[in-house]
Amino acid sequence: MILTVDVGNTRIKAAVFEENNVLENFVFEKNELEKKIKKILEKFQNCSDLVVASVGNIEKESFLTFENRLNVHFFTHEDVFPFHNQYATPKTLGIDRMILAAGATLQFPKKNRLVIDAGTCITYDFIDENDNYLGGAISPGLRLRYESLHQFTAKLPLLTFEEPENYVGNSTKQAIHSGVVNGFVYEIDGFIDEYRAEFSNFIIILTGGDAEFLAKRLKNTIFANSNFLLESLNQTFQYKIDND
Ligand SMILES: Nc1ncnc2c1ncn2[C@@H]1O[C@H](COP(=O)(O)OP(=O)(O)OP(=O)(O)O)[C@@H](O)[C@H]1O
Ligand SMILES: CC(C)(CO)[C@@H](O)C(=O)NCCC(=O)O
Ligand SMILES: [K+]
Repeated sequence: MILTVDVGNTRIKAAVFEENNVLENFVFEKNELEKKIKKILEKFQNCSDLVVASVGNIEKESFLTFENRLNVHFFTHEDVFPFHNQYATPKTLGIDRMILAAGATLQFPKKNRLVIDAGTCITYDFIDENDNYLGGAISPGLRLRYESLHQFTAKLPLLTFEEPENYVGNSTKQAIHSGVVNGFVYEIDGFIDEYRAEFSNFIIILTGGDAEFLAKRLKNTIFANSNFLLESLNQTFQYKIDND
């Protein structure tokens, strides 16, 4: 049994795996990390490994307290990954993006693969059919768009997600919802169209906190898998064990 932990920019997500099956999922805040992991390990006493990817400000030291109970693996750029990293600055590539790319490479062999993670940021990661990781894009996520409009202007209120009534927003609120939500959807559909036009033998993986909502709104038909990062952590850890 393996406990996977994804420390994102906003929240922490975790899942317990038995081989390739998820037994249970968890979401919690950063200040609850130690308490929650303790609880999970009490419930799943057969966990042999704790596997972490962190892009947040939580470092390896935060997990060392569990080392007397199980093996702790904190993914870094030094680990073995199943793709050829062609990013011009491989050391600054987010470890979450590396895990997503690894999961896509392992789960969907010999395809052109685009992973879209709609979380705090939207990240796009492209791995070609020869397993070259080429890069992608980073842009603000849905909630970040609402927050930045408020934070960096004098007059715009802080709104939370609401389905826009129309693309022609007829009030301040409707104009913001239209700009944020429609802009978010158009951006992603636009990127997908670009990739589709250039590549055949192509698969798209959509994940992150806003994936389910997006899957319903995109004109491109894509299935969302909110658990893809945690599944990828589990698979990349297996890959590491087999290839170290
Ligand atoms: N309880 C929640 N807290 C924050 N965001 C939420 C919540 N529920 C849904 N969301 C949506 O999820 C998005 C954030 O995604 P996610 O939870 O994957 O981010 P994260 O934990 O910061 O992870 P990452 O940094 O890997 O993107 C926000 O844009 C927001 O619209
Ligand atoms: C883009 C985020 C913030 C998404 O979580 C993360 O992957 C990150 O901090 N990346 C570093 C920059 C890069 O990936 O090139
Ligand atoms: K993200």
